[in-house]
Amino acid sequence: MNMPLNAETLDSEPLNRSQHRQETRLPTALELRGRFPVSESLAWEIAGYREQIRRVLHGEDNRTLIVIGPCSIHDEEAALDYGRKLKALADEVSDRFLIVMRAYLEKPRTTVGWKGLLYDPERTGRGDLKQGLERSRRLLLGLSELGLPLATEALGPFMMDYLGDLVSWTAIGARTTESQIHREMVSGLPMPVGFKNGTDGSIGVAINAMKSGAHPHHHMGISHCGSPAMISTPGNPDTHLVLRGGRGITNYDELSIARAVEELEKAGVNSAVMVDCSHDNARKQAERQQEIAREVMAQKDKGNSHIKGLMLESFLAFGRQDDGDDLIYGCSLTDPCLGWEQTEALIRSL
Ligand SMILES: O=C[C@H](O)[C@H](O)COP(=O)(O)O
Ligand SMILES: C=C(OP(=O)(O)O)C(=O)O
Repeated sequence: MNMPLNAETLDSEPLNRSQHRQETRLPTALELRGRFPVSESLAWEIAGYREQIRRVLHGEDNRTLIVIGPCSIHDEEAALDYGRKLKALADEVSDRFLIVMRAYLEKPRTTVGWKGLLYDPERTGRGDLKQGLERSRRLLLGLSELGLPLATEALGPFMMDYLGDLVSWTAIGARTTESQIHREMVSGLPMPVGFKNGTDGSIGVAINAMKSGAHPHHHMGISHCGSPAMISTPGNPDTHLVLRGGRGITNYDELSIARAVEELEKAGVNSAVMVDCSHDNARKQAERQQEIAREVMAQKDKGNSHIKGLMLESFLAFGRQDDGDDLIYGCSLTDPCLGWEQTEALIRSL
């Protein structure tokens, strides 16, 4: 017999859960941008980087776009050190490569784990978005002032309102490419966006994402002043596919790229392809990125004009480490990265 539902018999656990939810006020996007403003000259520089990336993706500039840098940033000093080295290298090879630094502040997790500087800058597990937003914006400004175009993954649907003016290329990760919320966000972003293939290796979700991202949308959001708002977006024509492998299957070989291009063309979307040399393509073995990058560049040199870019995970020190008291300077806390010497040698060899 069913029990009657009343105050005595009703499970109070869900009610307690909602009572335990806490809300902490954060600055609005306008307030944060006002505290850490972009100068007019920097804004023009960033507009110029976005245009250069667009030109590469649309085949008007033959250089190869390389999105490279740490898997995640946990230490601003190490990120700036890395940025200075990358800037010097980028200038040296700028006739062949358009180098954009990965400045990843939000990490999507398969289950749970540290979610990045923006969410938990002190890595206590308690989170501090106020400090995370401030430190993230200050860092992006510092890196931009080095003269580097920046890339990030847009994960939280409102984060780009706070940081997007400093970003020249954005990724939608494998775990969120299928999300309507992210596709709506892309539709209003002012920079080129790469959609990763799904974690299972499927390309169809990224193609659907490109179609949706190119479309105008109306969606729920927060105005720059912090009020709930209906956001209307025009559609983003500058999206492309990023091949990152999936579930133990790689997709950077000639046949996989040819199949991907065929599907892109059949769907009538941009056939530009970037290969992520890390993640499932490298089976999380950082050193494998070197042979993958060489192999993909060889395909490009042989005439595959759809290959427009590479993504590489690289930091000052090779590999990765677990968080703790005795951290190695410039070594990733998330996925393993190439070290600086390997990175420099690799880019020169390409
Ligand atoms: O790029 C980083 C990771 O691959 C991604 O954030 C997932 O990490 P996880 O599987 O360790 O949670
Ligand atoms: C999380 C990342 O990639 P993916 O979405 O391909 O796993 C990343 O590039 O840091």
